[in-house]
Amino acid sequence: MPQNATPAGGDAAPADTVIAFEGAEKRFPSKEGAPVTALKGLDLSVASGEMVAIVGQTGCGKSTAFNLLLGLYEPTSGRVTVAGCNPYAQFQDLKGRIAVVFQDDRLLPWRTAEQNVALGLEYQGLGKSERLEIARTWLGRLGLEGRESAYPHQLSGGMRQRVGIARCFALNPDIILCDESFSRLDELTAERLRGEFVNLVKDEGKTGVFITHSIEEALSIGDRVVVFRAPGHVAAEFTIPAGLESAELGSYRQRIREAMATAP
Ligand SMILES: Nc1ncnc2c1ncn2[C@@H]1O[C@H](COP(=O)(O)OP(=O)(O)OP(=O)(O)O)[C@@H](O)[C@H]1O
Repeated sequence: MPQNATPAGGDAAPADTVIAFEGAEKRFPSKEGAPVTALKGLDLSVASGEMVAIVGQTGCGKSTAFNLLLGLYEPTSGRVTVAGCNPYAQFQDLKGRIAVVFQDDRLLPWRTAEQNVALGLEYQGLGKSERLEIARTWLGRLGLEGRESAYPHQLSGGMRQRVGIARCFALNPDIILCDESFSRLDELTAERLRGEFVNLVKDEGKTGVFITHSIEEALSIGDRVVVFRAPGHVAAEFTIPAGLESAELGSYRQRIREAMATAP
């Protein structure tokens, strides 16, 4: 168990907590003098198997929170833990346990679809035949059977994002982080892919955090929708029951909109 597995304040987090921000604050130096406060008193925990959508207006701190989870920054104060580890100090311990689906597909153009999916497995030390078999299985699950040998430029944007998702699941991570993953796709493709993605996350028992500007996307993806407001803190949270009628969905939509808009 890593040294920082027990949260600050001495209270043990619930046993199934996978991600925790505890009083997390992040300030950036600025040329103008006063530092920019991107996160202030951020408290948020995500349980194992949960899919949390974080929504908020531009500049409210979503990307900063995301980057803290990826261990790209250290919080200025407070604490961030992922699977019991400090993602900044224990970056190596989390290798292979977190996978990210970015806004752009980030595929290597000189590699075929299956070679792109197999890349992370190569870094994990798997043999060629095993990694290609896993890559083909995941491409098949993402509806890309027959496209294994295609290069990224031969695929549509939706297909490329499917390859990116296959690459993510092929690593068999515990945690999947998504940053505006479907925002560059047309509405219908994005809608279809969102549904498939959520089913995969659930079927595979992963824990997910999905960052988005879109209330609709947050509602269709999250078991829980967390509304951020600047400077980066949780303004409101909504647990979204499955199978809501459209009138009930409309009520959640309105409440989320109000929470995003209200002045701090
Ligand atoms: N590296 C940095 N240096 C200085 N200021 C930063 C840095 N990164 C973020 N900020 C500032 O922190 C605040 C939060 O930014 P952040 O990018 O986290 O918001 P966001 O909610 O992700 O915005 P968007 O939705 O537009 O991507 C903003 O005021 C931003 O200008």
